[in-house]
Amino acid sequence: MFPLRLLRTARRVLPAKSLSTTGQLTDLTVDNEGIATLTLQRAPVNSLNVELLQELTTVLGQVEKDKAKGLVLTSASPSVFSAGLDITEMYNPNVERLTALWTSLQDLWATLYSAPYPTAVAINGHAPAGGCMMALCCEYRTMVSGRYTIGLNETAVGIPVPEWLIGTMCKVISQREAEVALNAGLMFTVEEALKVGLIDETATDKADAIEKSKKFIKRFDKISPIAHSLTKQRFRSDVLQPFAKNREADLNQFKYVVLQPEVQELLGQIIQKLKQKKAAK
Ligand SMILES: CCCCCCCC/C=C\CC(=O)SCCNC(=O)CCNC(=O)[C@H](O)C(C)(C)COP(=O)(O)OP(=O)(O)OC[C@H]1O[C@@H](n2cnc3c(N)ncnc32)[C@H](O)[C@@H]1OP(=O)(O)O
Repeated sequence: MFPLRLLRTARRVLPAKSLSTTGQLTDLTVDNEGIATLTLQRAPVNSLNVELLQELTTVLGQVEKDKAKGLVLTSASPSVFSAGLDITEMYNPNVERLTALWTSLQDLWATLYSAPYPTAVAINGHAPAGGCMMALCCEYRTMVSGRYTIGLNETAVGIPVPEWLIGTMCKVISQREAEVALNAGLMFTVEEALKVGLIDETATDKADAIEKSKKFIKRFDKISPIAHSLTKQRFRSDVLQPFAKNREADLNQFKYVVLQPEVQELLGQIIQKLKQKKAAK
């Protein structure tokens, strides 16, 4: 059985200041109703390097310890929620750093996916790959309308999608839609994401997305925390349990795949393309 950290007995409503912290790469505030807002702030695109992944997991632990009513995840960037894993961490990597990257991503996924408190995400921009992964971990997703995209495009960057991430996606959209999208690394527009159920609602702007997310969290005001957290655990345990058993194999596969010369070549091309795009702006 996956550890019973989803079991949650009481909510404490703390004054905003008592929980607020600003790390280097994230910002955590708690409003006067006890709802925590965690903002990614690693400019320019919140790409997930080892330090950001670890800071996020630490802050989520703090939110749990301090018994916040729930969590809203968002980003400080005006147009990107998160660009996913930091590609430069995977290109010509130091193997120890690559190991830290993957184990930190595993830790973040497991912590956010099994969070005992209600979770919502205000997606205020692009959310490819690891950005989409964080959104999928939450119980409610709203995305700001605009020319943004969201999806698991891992195959497009040369990396196969792990089973636990396929499982996470299949809990949100149909297996058929997930298979078609993940095999080809397809990204969804905001409208397409709404149509397939990848997001629950659209929002007019970030403030609207945060308001809608908080409204979702407040739905649990009259629900027992134990009833909520145990029911959530039961829905998610078929993805969490095999993951817990296969972490080591998952890490070894990731390292094996990323270190393949053709994957390294593809990652190098993507980095070049991103640089050229920037230069052309
Ligand atoms: C068993 C095997 C297991 C394998 C498991 C895999 C599953 C794991 C889960 C996740 C994997 C990943 O997350 S892979 C990462 C995939 N991410 C992407 O493909 C996104 C690439 N980026 C973009 O498409 C765009 O940047 C954007 C749409 C996110 C934003 O566009 P915008 O125009 O606003 O910004 P720029 O493109 O000009 O970028 C600005 C700046 O940021 C740098 N950048 C962008 N993305 C990344 C990234 N992912 N990592 C590192 N750096 C990134 C870009 O190069 C620019 O840098 P400079 O300012 O220095 O030029």
